[in-house]
Amino acid sequence: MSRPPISATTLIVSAKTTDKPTPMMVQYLAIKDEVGAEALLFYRMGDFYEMFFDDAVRAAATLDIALTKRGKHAGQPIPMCGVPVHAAEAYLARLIKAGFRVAVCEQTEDPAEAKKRGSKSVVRREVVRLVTPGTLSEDTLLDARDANILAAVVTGLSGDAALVWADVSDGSFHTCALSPDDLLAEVTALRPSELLIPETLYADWADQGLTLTPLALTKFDRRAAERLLGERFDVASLDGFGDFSPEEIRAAGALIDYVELTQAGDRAALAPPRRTVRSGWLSIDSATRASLEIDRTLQGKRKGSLLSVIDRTVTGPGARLLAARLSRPLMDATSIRARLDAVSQLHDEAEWRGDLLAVLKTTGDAARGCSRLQLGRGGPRDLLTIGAAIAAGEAINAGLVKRPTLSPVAELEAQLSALSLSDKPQLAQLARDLAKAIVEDPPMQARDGGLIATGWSAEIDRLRSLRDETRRSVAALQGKYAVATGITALKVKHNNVLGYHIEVSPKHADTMLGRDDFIHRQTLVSGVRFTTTDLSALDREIAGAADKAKALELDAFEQFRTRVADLAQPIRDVSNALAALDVHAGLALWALESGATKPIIDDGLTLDIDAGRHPVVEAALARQSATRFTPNDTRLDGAADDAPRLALITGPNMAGKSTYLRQTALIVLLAQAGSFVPAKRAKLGLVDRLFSRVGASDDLSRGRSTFMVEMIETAAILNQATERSFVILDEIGRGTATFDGLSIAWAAVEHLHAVNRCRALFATHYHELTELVASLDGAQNLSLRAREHEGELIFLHDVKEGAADRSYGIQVAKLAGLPPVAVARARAVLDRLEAEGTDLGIADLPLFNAAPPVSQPKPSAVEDALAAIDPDTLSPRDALDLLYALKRKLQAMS
Ligand SMILES: Nc1ncnc2c1ncn2[C@@H]1O[C@H](COP(=O)(O)OP(=O)(O)OP(=O)(O)O)[C@@H](O)[C@H]1O
Repeated sequence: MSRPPISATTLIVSAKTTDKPTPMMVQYLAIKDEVGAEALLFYRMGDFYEMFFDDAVRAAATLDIALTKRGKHAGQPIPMCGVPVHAAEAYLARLIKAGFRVAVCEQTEDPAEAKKRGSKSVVRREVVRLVTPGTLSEDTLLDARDANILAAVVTGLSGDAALVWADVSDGSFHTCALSPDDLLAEVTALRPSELLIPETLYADWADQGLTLTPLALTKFDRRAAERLLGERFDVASLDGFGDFSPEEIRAAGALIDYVELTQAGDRAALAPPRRTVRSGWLSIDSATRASLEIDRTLQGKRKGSLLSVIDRTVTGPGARLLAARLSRPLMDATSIRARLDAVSQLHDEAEWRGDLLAVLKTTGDAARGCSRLQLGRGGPRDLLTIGAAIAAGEAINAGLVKRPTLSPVAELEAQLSALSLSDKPQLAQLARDLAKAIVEDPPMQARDGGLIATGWSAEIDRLRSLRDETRRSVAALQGKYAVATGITALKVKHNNVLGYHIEVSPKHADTMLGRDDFIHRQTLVSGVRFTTTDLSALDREIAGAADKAKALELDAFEQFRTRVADLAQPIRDVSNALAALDVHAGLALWALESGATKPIIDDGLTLDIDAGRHPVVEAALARQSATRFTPNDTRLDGAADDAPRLALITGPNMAGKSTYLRQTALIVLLAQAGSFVPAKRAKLGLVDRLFSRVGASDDLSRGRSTFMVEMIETAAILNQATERSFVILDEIGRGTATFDGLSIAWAAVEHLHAVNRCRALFATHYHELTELVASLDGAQNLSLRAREHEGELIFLHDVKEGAADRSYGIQVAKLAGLPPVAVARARAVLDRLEAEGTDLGIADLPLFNAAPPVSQPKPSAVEDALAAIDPDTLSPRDALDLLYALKRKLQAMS
C-alpha cells in the first residue's frame, strides 16, 4: 500500500523535531504557509514552476503529469511535479477549470545577486499573483465571447443587500442595491465565475452550485471601503458616480481589495463603479432563467440556447454585451424603444449595416487589451488592437459622411459620437501614433523586441542601421579571412553562446591554430571555431546596438502602456460603443434571417401576438429540414377587457403545449431586451416579472424531490406575481397523487386569476380544470389539436379556442415504442376507466399478470394455405400452380 503523501504542515512539524530542511525548503514552506492550503503554489525554479507535497499530488492527478520525488524530509520523500514556464498558461487554465486557485511565486532577484550573499543563499522569491477563476485576464484563459464575472454580495443589518460585479478582463464594474430576497436570482443571472461572500453567509450559499470565496466580515467594512474606493478612483466622495447604498460601498470595497490581493497589491484596473437600479430590469428568477434556456441549455451548453440561436455578433465584446442584455432585459419602455429603433434602422439600411459589420470584423477586444496593459500583462498586440478599435470608430463615422441622407436614430447617434475623435484629441493622437509606431505583425511580448516600426524613433533606427552595417562588415571579414588563410570554405557564423565566430572544418584546424591572429574558441567533431580581435569588437558592437535598440523599444512600449492606462476610460467607451453597434447590427441581421419583427411596447397590460414562433424549436426544425414550425397567436389582457388574462391550454402529449408557453415567454424577454421578436406582429404591455415553471427536475443534491422543487417554484410565483407579471405554468401537480395534483393545479389557477391577476398561460393534462376555467370571466380554454388518421396520430401544432377532448397519451406511448402488449393493456384499462369511472376497485382491474394473454394475431390466408399443403403429394405442376396462387393471395392482402 502506498504511503499517504506528506503535507507541508507535517513537514514543518517533523522538520522541527528531526531533520533540518534545506534553505530552499525553508523558503518554500514560509511562502506556502502565507498562501494557505486552498491555493496551489507554483514555485518558480529556473524554467519550471514546481509544486511540492499535497499540491504536487493534487496537481499531478488533475493535469495528468508525472509525480516525482525530490529529496527527503523527516525521512520521507517529498512528492513533486512541475510545469514548464513557457507552457504554464495552458496548465493554469486546466487547473482553474478544475476549481483550483493558484499562487504564482516568481524569482524576484538575479541568482547572481543571491550568490553574493553566500553560496548557500536562496534566490529571493515572492508571490506575484493569485490566479482565481474570477480574476483572469489572459486571452488564453478566457472565452472571447463570454464575460468572466467576479461578483460580491453583502447584506446589511437594516435588511438591505447589495450585489456588485466586475469583469477584471475588460475593467467593467457595476453595483446594485437590492433586497436579500432578490440576491440569488440576480447572482444567477450574472453566472459569476467566482462569488465573494462574507464568511457569515457561507452556509446560505454553499449549495447553490457557485464557486464561492468566503471573506472575513472585516473585509466588508464600510469605512475601509470608502477610503479604498476614494483612493482608487481619485475622488473625495463617491457621490459623483452615483448614490450608492452603504451595502454597495461595502461590497465594492471588498471586491477591489480582493482583486488587488490577487495581484499582489497592484492597483485594480477597473472603471469607476456604475450603479444600476434593480427596478430597471425585468425580473427573472433563477428557475425561470434556467427553464427558458436563455444563455445555457438545461445541460449547461451554450449551443441550443436562445442566445446561440440569435447571436450574429462579430466581436467578442459584442457577444458579451448581447448575453448581458438577454440576461437583464429592461423595464423602461423609452429605453427599450430606443434600442428597437437602432435595430430597426440597421434592419432597413442594408448597405450601411454591411459596411458597419465589415469594419466591426476588423476590431479585436480593445477593452480586454486595455485591462491587460494596465495590469502589466499586455503585449504589443494589445496596443495594436486598441489602435485598430479607435481607427474603426473613425472609419464608421467616415462611412456616415458618405451617406448624407442617413440620419442615425438617437441610440446609434450616441454610439457614433462616443466613437468620434473630433472632441478627443488625445485618443486621436494615440491612434495615429500606434499606427505609425507598431509593426504590422508584432511579437507576443515586448521583451522579444522588433515591435517598433522603422521611422518612429530616429535613435532606434540609427542603432538598427549600425547593427546592420556592422553585420555587413562581419560578412566582409569572411572573404578577407578566406583569402588570408587560403581556406575558401572558412565561414563566419553566429550563435547565442559564442556570438560571431569563424568556423573551419577539422582538416583546416592546424592551419588556423598555427596562426597568431586567430584565437581558438571551441573544437567540435564537425568543425573548429576561432575568433579575432576585430571580429570580437564587431560582435560587441552589434550586440550592444541590438541591446540598446531593444531597451529603447521597451521604453517606447512602456510609454504607450502609460498613455493607454491614462486613457483607459475613453478606450473602454470606444470598445463599449463598438460592442453596442455590433449588438444592434447583429440583431438586425438575425431579424432579417428569421423574419422577426419590431414589437410595439407600451405601458398597458396586453400581450397580443400574431403568428408567434419559438426561435430555438423553429431553428432546430429547419436544421433537420423536417416539418415547418406552425406559428400561433397569443392574446392576453391583464385587464381582461379585450381578451382573457389567463389561458388554460390542454391538448395531447407532444402537441406543442410547452413550446407555445415558452415561445410566448421568450417573445416577452426578447422584446424587453431590445430585440425584434419572432412573430408577424407583437404588442406588449411591459412585464415586470417573468415566471416560468416548466418541467422541474430533481434537485437531489439539495435534498429536494421533483415535487418539492415544483411546489417551491409554484409558491414563489403565487407569492410574487403582480398584475404586471407574465407567468407560464406547465403541468403543475403532476408529480403527486391525481387528486392532490388536480387540487393544487385548481387552486393555483384560481389564485392566479383572482389574486395575482397577472397574464398567464397554464398547460395541463387535468381536463377537469377546463370546466373551472369556463366559469371564470378572465380566463379562457385553448387547446392544441391532433388528428387520428387510420390509427396514426397527427399533430397539428395549432392553438385553437376551446378545450381538448382527450389526451392521446396511449397513442403517444405507442409512438414512443412501448411494447405492443403494454399498449394493448393500457387501452383496455383506459376503456374500463372511461366506461365505469375512476372509482374502479382493484378487483375490477385484474393485475397485469392475471390479465388474459394478448391473443395471438390470426394466421393470414397465405399462412392458412401453406399449413394445408402436404408437399410430398404435390406434382411439380401442382406445386407451380400453388406458388402462383400463394403469390396472388399475398398481393390481395397488401
Ligand atoms: N408550433 C409547432 N410547430 C411545429 N412543431 C412543433 C410546434 N410545437 C411543438 N412542435 C414539436 O413538437 C414537439 C413537442 O412539443 P412540446 O414539448 O411543446 O409538446 P407538449 O404538448 O408540451 O408535450 P407533453 O404534454 O408531452 O409535455 C417539439 O419538440 C417540436 O418538435
